[in-house]
Amino acid sequence: MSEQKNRSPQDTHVHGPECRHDHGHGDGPSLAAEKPAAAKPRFKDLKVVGTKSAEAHVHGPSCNHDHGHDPAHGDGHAHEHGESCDHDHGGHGHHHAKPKRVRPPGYRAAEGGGVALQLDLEGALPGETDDLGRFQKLEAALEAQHGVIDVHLRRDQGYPEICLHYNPGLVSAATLLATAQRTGAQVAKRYKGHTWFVRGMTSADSATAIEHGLGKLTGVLSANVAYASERLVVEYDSETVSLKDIEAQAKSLGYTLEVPSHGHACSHHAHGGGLAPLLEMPLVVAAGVLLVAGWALEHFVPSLTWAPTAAWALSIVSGGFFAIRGSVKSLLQLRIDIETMMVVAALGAAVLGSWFEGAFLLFLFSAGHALEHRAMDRARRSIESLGALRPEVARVRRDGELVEVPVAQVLRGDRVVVRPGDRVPLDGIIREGKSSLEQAAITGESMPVPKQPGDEVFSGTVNCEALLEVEVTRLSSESVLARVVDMVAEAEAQKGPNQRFAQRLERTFAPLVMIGAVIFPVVLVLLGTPLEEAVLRAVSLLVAASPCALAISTPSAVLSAVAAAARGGVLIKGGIYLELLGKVNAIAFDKTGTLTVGKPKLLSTAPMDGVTEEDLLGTAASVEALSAHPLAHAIVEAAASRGLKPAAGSDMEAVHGKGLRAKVGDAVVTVGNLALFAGDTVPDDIRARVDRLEESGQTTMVVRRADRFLGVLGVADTVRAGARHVISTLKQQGIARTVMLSGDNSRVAKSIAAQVGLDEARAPLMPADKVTAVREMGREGSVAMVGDGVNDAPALAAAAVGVAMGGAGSDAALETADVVLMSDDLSRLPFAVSLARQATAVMKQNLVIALGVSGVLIIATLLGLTKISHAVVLHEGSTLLVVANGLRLLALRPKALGSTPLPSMEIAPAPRS
Ligand SMILES: Nc1ncnc2c1ncn2[C@@H]1O[C@H](COP(=O)(O)OP(=O)(O)OP(=O)(O)O)[C@@H](O)[C@H]1O
Ligand SMILES: [Zn+2]
Repeated sequence: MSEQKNRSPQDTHVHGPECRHDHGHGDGPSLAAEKPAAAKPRFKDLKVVGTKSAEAHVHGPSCNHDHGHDPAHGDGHAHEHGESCDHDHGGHGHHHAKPKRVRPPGYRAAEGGGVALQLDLEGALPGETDDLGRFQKLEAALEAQHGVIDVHLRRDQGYPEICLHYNPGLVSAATLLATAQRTGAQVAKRYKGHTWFVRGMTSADSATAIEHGLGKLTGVLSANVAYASERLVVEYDSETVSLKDIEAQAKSLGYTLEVPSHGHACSHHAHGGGLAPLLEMPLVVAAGVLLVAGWALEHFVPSLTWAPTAAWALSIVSGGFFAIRGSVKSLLQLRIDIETMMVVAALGAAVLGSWFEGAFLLFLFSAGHALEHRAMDRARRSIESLGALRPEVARVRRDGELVEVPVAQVLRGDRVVVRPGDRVPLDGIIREGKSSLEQAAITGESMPVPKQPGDEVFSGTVNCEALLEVEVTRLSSESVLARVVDMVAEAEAQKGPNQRFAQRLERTFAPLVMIGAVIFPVVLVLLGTPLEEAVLRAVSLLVAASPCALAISTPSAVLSAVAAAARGGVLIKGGIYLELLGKVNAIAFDKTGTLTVGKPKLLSTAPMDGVTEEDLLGTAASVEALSAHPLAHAIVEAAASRGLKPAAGSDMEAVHGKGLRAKVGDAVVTVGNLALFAGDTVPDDIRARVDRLEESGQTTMVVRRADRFLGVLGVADTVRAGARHVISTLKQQGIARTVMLSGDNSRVAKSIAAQVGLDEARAPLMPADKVTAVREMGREGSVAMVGDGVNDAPALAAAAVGVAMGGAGSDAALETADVVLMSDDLSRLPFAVSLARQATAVMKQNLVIALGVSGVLIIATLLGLTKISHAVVLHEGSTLLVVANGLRLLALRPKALGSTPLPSMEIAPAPRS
């Protein structure tokens, strides 16, 4: 957090370590909110998470921790290593994917004996744990160490660990630790990420060209282009290559890289940069007019034999202007792309005297492209329009006066005044005034939300009623909206299997087609076809096989889907998550704050004989005041509302999933569930009270001061309005399995599960058990885990797709999840699922259309059944069809929007069994 705060407004570095929050990571599944400082292990306390000797098989029990894993799990571990490859659809090893989805390339089954040592990845490699390139460097350094047998990543604890298998006879743990520390520090400083805008991309295969061209640069670990939103995300070794080098390399490829300003990322522009967008359409029109003119001259003024040819030649120049320019550029780099093919085809036709065909080809090609660009611009603008909702200036109170200041110059702590009707310029907290705010820009909901002093407001939302004075808490570049716009724009760069498939095909396609176009006419001529016809058919083959439609098939779908989702209040952080979410058939839910409102209230106090209610509640409140757990809130609030003034506690120690301990005066007070007192003798009176409260559906907390049990407190939460409806909708959508994972007692969990209509409730689970449960479910299908991103970050990470709710109000949710429901509204989940499914379906349809049309055309051309003009029409037609099909997704809206919320249900007693 502190790193985040220190960022200057000019700092546009997007993927560096400073962009990470420290929520939810840390030395084990932790209640991050309770220990913000300890959550991110600093380098010096790099800690050994576990060491065990492993005799027979290194991947057997050696890798198990003592968290109650099944001992008969020997091959289970090997399976887990394998399991992590389930999501690896090849090819994205280097590409900014999370290690959890990728089998580390360095992984190999170690043979023979050895000892396994586990290091917390966050500790060993501070910064981005998601970045496989950095891990590989560390891995290489560790593997080079004498005595090391194997190094790999493990995630079965819910947080990444480096698992080091070594021969203790050859190297000591201390040496390994030292090596890990040294290299980790180097790697952390050296390997960085950066995002640019790319100018000058003319067609979707430019993306492939850039990725390829930059990938060749030494020191570049990965380069990913989001074609549709024109972003380039590069991971690089800062000691080998500089940002300038990368920019220069891109320049030599013919593209300009610009540093995006946060959130204003998509300042308006169009493809090609400069004049291109303005000239594109007029040139197409001119080419068309000249084409017709040539035809008219040929028919009506046959005496002027040179005139039609001249008109068509001009048409070629005009229609092919950008294509010729582009292909010269790529030929200079010895690269062949679609434009090159088209230009070669057209010129080939012309040289052979078929001027009309040549002109017609380039006219159709350029018309198709111009339309495609327009369509993609529309999708792009829908992302821009998100960012455009942020005002440019803020009215800031300075020295008692109101001055208008550009938002980029407003600092944290400044007071800004927001008039009714204005959009909020920066994120902050209301200090004065009460109003309602329409937050559609962030959450997609159009109903205004009432807010009062102390509440958070977001840049881009509209103040509906009264004057507000807001204390700025985030710089303009860090606002929720700015980050969302950035994440949406970069989503396409995190490519899913369909995207990768299209790209790989395209990359192999183009050269093959060129080779075919050379061999094919030669064969034809040898078989006795006249040269001219042979060349024309070769040209037709070029057209038929050039992968235009393939190149645009997935970007159009991903961009549209991600933009539509963002407008509906759902942030999808990558094409890969879109595809994974589309495949999900089981969903696990956290309970508190997800299925319930997350604001539990104290219902019962059950003091022991001789203890007053005040003493019981007050003592518990002294301790709970130190905790950020929702249960703690209930206690503290209840104590305050009864006018109690609890003594201050100190030295708090949270026991995850069980409760907490702290000192109050001289005595240690312990508050938590029975599991927390597992080693002690608990009086029967206490057990009876716990039983009674649990039976009535309450969450119980036992309170003990020193050795004396004071009593039991009972708390209950409210089920979310509409949760039941959401679950039944998900079931209608075909989600086969819905499970609740709860840390609460099983009676409460079962009662709530029954009320909302879940298939199963698993409770009580420790945070690590939630991870195990998600993994188990993952073996049977593709699982999404839905939670708040704070307490359940490890479980979110363990699922194929981690979905967090309430992203607008919680940095943890925004940063840790793969998919974020911006509002605190569970009904966005079915929307996200159906959108993801449709997007995946559209991608598949597009691939079929693109490959189908190409395939048919190629065969027809080889058999001599088609003319160039047919080939061009079908080819451009399929390209436009694919784009239009993708853009269809832009129109998708959440269904339940604006419907009246159902009343909340109180939790009913659990059914007795
Ligand atoms: N601050 C606390 N004070 C008292 N008891 C606590 C506290 N934190 C946790 N507990 C006990 O541990 C149990 C599990 O807590 P945990 O945080 O794992 O689950 P939860 O978030 O409350 O519920 P869920 O997992 O269903 O969302 C609680 O039900 C409670 O009994
Ligand atoms: Zn291992």
